[in-house]
Amino acid sequence: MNLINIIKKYINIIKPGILLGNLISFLGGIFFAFHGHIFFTKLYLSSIGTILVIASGCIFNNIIDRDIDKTVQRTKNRVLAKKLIKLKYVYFFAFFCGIIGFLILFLYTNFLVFFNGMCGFLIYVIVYTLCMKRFVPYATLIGSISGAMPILMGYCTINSQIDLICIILFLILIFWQIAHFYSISIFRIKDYQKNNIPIFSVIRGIFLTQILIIINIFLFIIFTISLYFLEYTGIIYFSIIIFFNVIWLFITILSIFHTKIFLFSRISFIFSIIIIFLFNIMIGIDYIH
Ligand code: HEM
Ligand SMILES: CC(C)=CCC/C(C)=C/CC/C(C)=C/COP(=O)(O)OP(=O)(O)O
Repeated sequence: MNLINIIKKYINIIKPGILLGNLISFLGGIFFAFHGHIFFTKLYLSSIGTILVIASGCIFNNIIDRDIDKTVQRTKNRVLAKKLIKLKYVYFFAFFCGIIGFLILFLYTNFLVFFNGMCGFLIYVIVYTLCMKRFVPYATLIGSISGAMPILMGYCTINSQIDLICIILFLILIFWQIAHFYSISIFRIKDYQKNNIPIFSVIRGIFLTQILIIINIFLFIIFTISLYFLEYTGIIYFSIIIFFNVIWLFITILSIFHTKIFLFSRISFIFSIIIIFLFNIMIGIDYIH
């Protein structure tokens, strides 16, 4: 029982929801680039390396943010905010995951996968969490660069080159994350206001944030369907993606005219998660080569 509790705490500090989302992006990138054969060991080792590197980034993020986390309603019960594990063990866990993860990527994948992983890690931990999150209103835009790396790591595991598809995938993930986080920033606005965290909705207001979400969903739609028109994906991908995208856009536009702004932004957030999972699954299934 005690051991299970300890394991639960360690799982909690690697941010399992965000880690799973990023892993699915990584796998989407792999299967999208897949040309009919892949060595199982390559798939297995690159996945393990990527999981460890992201887990390490999330643990460092938890360590750095533990002071603000304890003052924010949404995060006040986090393991490190409540000091439920000794910090020296957490540091050890973070360094262990990071060193082993990067070593695996370096030895068993290619330079681009390792390089993208390094960029994702440094941007998330140093640039976003340490230097920007609590001081700069546009920190999310920089944080999004790290969230766009796992799909590129997956793609580059198979195709070790930066090409047009990489740029499209990168932009898709950027637009998605901005819409994803700005929806959260509306229904959690009081939390951010109370803690003086300078995010867009707090500084520029809810209406402008809603407009920005709509613009980003619109750009997300353009770039996701471009994969179909450029003949990288098939009609099943196109039908599913366009169907869910239009609902997502419709709900978000509706939120401008409705009084239940918080409810609508929460629904928009839930949709963002459903859509990114569907997108990553569909590019992995219905690709054309
Ligand atoms: C590809 C990158 C991302 C993925 C895959 C992702 C995925 C997820 C998932 C699955 C959840 C729900 C589970 C959970 O709370 O852990 C979530 C929640 C959340 N995400 Fe993201 N996310 C990404 C990027 C971002 C970015 C860039 C930000 C902000 C800068 C962000 C902020 C949040 C917040 C604050 C929550 C908690 C929402 C709440 O209040 O309940 N995420 N994300
Ligand atoms: C290769 C590599 C390491 C990639 C990083 C992938 C990753 C973890 C992306 C998430 C990006 C992000 C800014 C999330 C918000 O975190 P937050 O810490 O602001 O969320 P919180 O407020 O819930 O703590």
